[in-house]
Amino acid sequence: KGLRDTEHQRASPIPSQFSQEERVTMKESLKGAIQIPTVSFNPGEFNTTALAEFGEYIHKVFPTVFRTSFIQHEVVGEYSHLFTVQGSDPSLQPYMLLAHIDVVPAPDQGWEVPPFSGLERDGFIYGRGTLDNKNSVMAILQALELLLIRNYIPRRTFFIALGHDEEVSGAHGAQKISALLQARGVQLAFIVDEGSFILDGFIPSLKTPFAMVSVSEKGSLDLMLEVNMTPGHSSAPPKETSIGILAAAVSRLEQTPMPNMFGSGPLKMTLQQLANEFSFPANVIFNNLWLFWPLVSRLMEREDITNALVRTTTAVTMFKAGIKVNVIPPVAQATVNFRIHPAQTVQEVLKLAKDIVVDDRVQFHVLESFEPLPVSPFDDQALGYQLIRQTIQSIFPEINIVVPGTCIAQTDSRLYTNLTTGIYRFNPVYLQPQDFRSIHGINERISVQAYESQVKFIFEFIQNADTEQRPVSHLHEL
Ligand SMILES: CC/C=C\C/C=C\C/C=C\C/C=C\C/C=C\C/C=C\CCC(=O)O
Ligand SMILES: N[C@@H](Cc1ccccc1)C(=O)O
Ligand SMILES: [Zn+2]
Ligand SMILES: [Zn+2]
Repeated sequence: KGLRDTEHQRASPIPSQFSQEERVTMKESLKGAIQIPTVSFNPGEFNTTALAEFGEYIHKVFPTVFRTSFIQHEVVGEYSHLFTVQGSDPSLQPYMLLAHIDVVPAPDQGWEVPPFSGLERDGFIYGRGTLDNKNSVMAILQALELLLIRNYIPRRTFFIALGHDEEVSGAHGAQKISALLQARGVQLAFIVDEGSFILDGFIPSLKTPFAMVSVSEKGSLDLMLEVNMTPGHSSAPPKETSIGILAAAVSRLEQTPMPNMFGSGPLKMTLQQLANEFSFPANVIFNNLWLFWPLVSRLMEREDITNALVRTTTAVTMFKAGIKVNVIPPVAQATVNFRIHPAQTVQEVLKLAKDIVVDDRVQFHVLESFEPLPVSPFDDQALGYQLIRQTIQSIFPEINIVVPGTCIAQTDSRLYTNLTTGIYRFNPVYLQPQDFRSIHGINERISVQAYESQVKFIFEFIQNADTEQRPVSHLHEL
């Protein structure tokens, strides 16, 4: 379904036009945010000094947000922030915008500029968090600040939740905010979080960028494998050591991918909605998946990112064993991080893993697990999805295709299923494969222009959420 034949662009009551001075201020504010190293190291291990400083920083750069009478600000779990923007029309169901303040660590090596410098080079702001996810934290508050300065009074109540421990589970931030809102009896029309982008160049035969709004999210299983053996002198070793047994088990897991689930879950929908964007013969192939699915599913497996969309992935991420060169190792441990396809469950993946290892000497310990997320509605009546579509059409008129997708990573939004069934993961930012690799990698950056567009997007989105919603009519193409 293309956008071009749907409703006409509707101008926001307050145009998203910013003065030269405002544009300079907003990019400088983002740079300042990047300079505060709000790193999450491990569960329960954060840079608390930086997190506290970040709280003061947002007060400083968004003064209007904090002094507006109809906005309530609360600190939750010590460092997370919840804003309640009270709308004038209580009959409209509220929604929520999400983002996270914390970032993953960033050692200096490999960066063109230091990761916490926030330096601008050739029109790009560099640094950890410029795409994941201080861009959203700052753009949401910035858009609100600019609306307030223009005396905008929202009709629909909305919440802004800024978690401080997303990168290490969200237990202290998002989870507490979620519980707090539930205790207050809040039910949300929808949530918008990070987790997908305007994708550019991810599918080789597709030249036009398209917006993917993730309507589901993979689950996860952190599995620790352990082998215990009696220690002894290395001069008379047993035939197999704990290390050897564990290494073989881990290798079997790596060599035996989880089943290809192409055809189950939201991916088929994604491809069907994209089909007409391809030229011949790809368009015919994607329009006839019933016939070509074996071909397409094999093609998807070839690249790591598309492979992640068709199956539960298996990543061996930690390995620990051995105590001395001449001691037979008593214990060997490895951790495997599975990212679970939406059409599977934690129990199914655990069973599959055991069936692959088939070695009684290997013990399995489930460290952490989370089921994949249900698919949020994306039909014509789905308010959140349609508002995102509508705002994309206005801010990025060159994008004429918006498709529902699956987020291959995990987001804070997964902790809010108690408040809504409409969870949409979308950042209004162009992303190319090299940018994707910069997330949690090196030289993470955002262009000044892309950041401005993100602010504009939210500035219009808030207003669009306040306008009367007409049902969207579709003229089917071809
Ligand atoms: C043909 C199928 C359609 C599309 C395929 C292409 C690519 C799609 C998949 C993923 C790439 C895009 C975005 C990414 C995922 C994760 C990043 C965002 C948030 C992560 C959460 C975090 O670590 O804080
Ligand atoms: N969002 C991050 C961190 C995370 C991992 C696992 C659970 C929760 C959060 C990821 O998907 O890798
Ligand atoms: Zn991240
Ligand atoms: Zn993130």
